[in-house]
Amino acid sequence: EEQEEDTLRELRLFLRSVTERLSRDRRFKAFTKPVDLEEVPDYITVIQHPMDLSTILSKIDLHKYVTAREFVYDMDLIWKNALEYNPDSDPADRQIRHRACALKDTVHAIIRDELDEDFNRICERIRDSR
Ligand SMILES: COC(=O)[C@H](Cc1ccco1)c1ccncc1
Repeated sequence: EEQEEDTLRELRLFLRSVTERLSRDRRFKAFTKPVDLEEVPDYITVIQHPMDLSTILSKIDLHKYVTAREFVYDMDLIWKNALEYNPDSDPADRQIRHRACALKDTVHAIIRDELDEDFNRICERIRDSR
């Protein structure tokens, strides 16, 4: 009903604010757009589920997320993919892995600090009812 749509509208506002904050952070530049599959042709053979911040922003606007948990699942894809595709000891791999770990810690800290537990429980009940 209308109250549910009000709740989901507030969730989208929160998720957009988190995503836009991360997109402005210079450490996360490599995570802002999809990895270019023409520049990196083996990427899609290694990583089955690519994800990036611009795709998450599009999914928010397509009403794909009904809970923060679904949003965090996609955020976790971003940094897990980076750790998996860039495992080597060379400086470029180490740098993107450090940034992937920073993205993981930043996302989880923002959710812990800024997502109200009761609001989250209302979103999870809406998801369960659908
Ligand atoms: C999330 O971004 C990545 O996983 C690419 C993979 C990549 C390899 C070659 C071109 O792009 C990346 C970008 C910047 N620095 C390291 C790796």
